[in-house]
Amino acid sequence: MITLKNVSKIFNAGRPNEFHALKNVTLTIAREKITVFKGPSGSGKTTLLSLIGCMSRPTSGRIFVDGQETTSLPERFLSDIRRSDFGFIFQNYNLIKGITVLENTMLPAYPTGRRHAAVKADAMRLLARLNIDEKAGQKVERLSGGEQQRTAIARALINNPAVIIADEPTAHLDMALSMEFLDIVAEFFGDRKTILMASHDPLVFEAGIVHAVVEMRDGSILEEKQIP
Ligand SMILES: Nc1ncnc2c1ncn2[C@@H]1O[C@H](COP(=O)(O)OP(=O)(O)OP(=O)(O)O)[C@@H](O)[C@H]1O
Repeated sequence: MITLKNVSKIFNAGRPNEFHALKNVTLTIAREKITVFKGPSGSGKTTLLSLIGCMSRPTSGRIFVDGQETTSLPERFLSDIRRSDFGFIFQNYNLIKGITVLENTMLPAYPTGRRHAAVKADAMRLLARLNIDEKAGQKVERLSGGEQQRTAIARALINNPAVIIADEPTAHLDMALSMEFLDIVAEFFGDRKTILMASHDPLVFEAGIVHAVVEMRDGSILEEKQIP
C-alpha cells in the first residue's frame, strides 16, 4: 500500500515564478491493483508519480510505501528504494541510444551488483515473454515504437519491482499498440504488481483492467473512483 499524507510540491518557492504543483494531497493507493491518474495537462500527475517513485521530494507532507516512510530517508537509501521497489516506463521511453535492446534492459540491474550472467538470463527471459528477444542484439534507435515500448517494459521489470510507474505510456502509440500495451499490463503485471499510470487517454482510464481512477485538477484530487 502507498499512502500520501498532506503532500504538497512547490516549484521555485519564494521566487516570483513560485508554482504550487501539488496542494495537500492525501491518498491511499491499493497494493497489487492498477490505478490511473487522469486530468488535464499541468494538473500534477507527473509530479505526483515522481514523488511516489522517490525521484523527487515533496515540499511538505509524508509518503509511505508499505509502511516505510520514504520522505524521511536520506538520498542514498532513497536511490536504493527507487531501484528495488519501482520500475519506470516513461512517455518517450528514455532508452539509451547506441546500445542494444538487451543492454538497455539490463541497465537498472548494474548497480545492484547481481552477477552479469544471471541478469542477462533474466533479461533474455523477459524479452522472450515480450516477444522481442529476436531484437535483443539490435540498437534501440532502429526499433519501431511498439518495440521501444516493449523494451522499456522489460527494463522496468528487470529488478522485479513491486510497483510499476508509467507516465502517459500510450502517448506515442497508435490505437492497436495502445491496446497491446494494455494487454501486456494485464498479462504481465496482472494482480501481482502495483501499477500507477498517468494518462489522458480514455483507452487507458476506461480500460476494463483498471481498478481505480484518480482524477486531478490544479494540483488537487477532484475525484477518486474505485472500479468494482
Ligand atoms: N521543475 C519544475 N519547475 C517549475 N514548474 C514545474 C516543474 N515541474 C513541473 N512544473 C509545473 O507543475 C505543473 C504540474 O506539472 P505535471 O508535469 O505534474 O503535470 P501533468 O498533469 O503530468 O501534465 P501533463 O499531462 O502535461 O504531463 C505544471 O504546470 C508544470 O509546468
